[in-house]
Amino acid sequence: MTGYKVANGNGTTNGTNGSTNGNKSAEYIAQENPTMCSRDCCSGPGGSRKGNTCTDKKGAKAGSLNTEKIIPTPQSLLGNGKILCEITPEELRALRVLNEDTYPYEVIEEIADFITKGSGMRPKIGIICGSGLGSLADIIQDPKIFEYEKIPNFPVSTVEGHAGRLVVGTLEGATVMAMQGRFHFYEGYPLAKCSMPVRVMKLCGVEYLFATNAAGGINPRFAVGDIMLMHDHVNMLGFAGNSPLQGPNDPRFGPRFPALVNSYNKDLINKAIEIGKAMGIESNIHVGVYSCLGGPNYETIAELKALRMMGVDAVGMSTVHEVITARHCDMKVFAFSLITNKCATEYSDKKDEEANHDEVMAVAKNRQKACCELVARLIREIHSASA
Ligand SMILES: O=P(O)(O)O[C@H]1O[C@H](CO)[C@@H](O)[C@H]1O
Ligand code: HPA
Repeated sequence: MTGYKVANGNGTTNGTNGSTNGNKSAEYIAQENPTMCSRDCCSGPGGSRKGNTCTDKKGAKAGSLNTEKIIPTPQSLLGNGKILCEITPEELRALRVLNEDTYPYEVIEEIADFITKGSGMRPKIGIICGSGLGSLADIIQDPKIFEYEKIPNFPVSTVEGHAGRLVVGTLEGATVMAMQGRFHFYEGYPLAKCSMPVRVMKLCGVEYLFATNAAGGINPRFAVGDIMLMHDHVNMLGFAGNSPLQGPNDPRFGPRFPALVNSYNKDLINKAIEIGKAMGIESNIHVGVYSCLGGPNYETIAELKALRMMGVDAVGMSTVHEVITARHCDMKVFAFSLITNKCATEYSDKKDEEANHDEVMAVAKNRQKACCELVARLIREIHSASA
């Protein structure tokens, strides 16, 4: 059988069957066919590789390409069976952006232009809907809806309860844009990609980020259905050396070393507490600390105990990297967790103490009315204060 090399972003892997596929592997090199085109001669992002010239490309185009020697990887195909040396420059650029961990300013700007021109609006408030909280976007009036799939260079939602639409319109008089579906690290997206839409929001004109999530309550005082207003976070992925701001810093977004104390706007937290009182749900509103783990598995008892010892009140798999990105570009942040389950912090055989996504979704559905009212009233206050 013919030998092959599959580039994996960290070097190459030899083999005779299967494929070793890394994040950036859109390239493959036939060892025994020097005329086969590799991506480098087609301006791929993998860096220079010896021996690949455009003569290779001509050879490939001329029909000397031996497709049996190609190991197709998800990245090597564009869904239509094309190989890289046949794709157009536009397709190649889109593919490169999708494979990149970071998005250049110009690409974010293009996405923002697509949304502001397509909607004819410059939103001031951005909302990220948590799991099962997509109804926060359903209350937007005169909505212009952008399916993620149709937004150039945008990732797609893969999680149940995250519809995958960007909704632009008005809410309580304010122009808003809402992500009905967020991106999570466990979906396979790097953190910078998970929070890239926050930068899109910024370039659309957004000044306030409202980030919502479904979370497990670790604080024993929290009940299912309660709302925890986030006043701080513990960035567990950051402890492990991962950040949405990793890589070269573009000062047009913000500084290399942003401070994160006071990330959660105190005025907005206080207003939300007042609104909670006015809604008669003050006993269901708490202020606390959220932590994001990588997921997709829920936590072990030992992990939950450790988080509690660290002062964490609620745990999820999102939001923190969005908040970091928002603060980096100087947005005001308001965030809350809907407590969809109580986390067990003692060992037990009871099955009903295990978290599960169906329960998360069901609780979010039950509490969506209160969450929508809280968000709408807070937006009304922000809007009337700025009018
Ligand atoms: O944080 P959101 O997107 O609300 O979703 C939460 O719910 C899912 C687990 O049930 C995880 O994705 C967790 O992060
Ligand atoms: N842990 C992590 N993420 C979650 C949970 C949980 O208990 N509930 C909802 N999202």
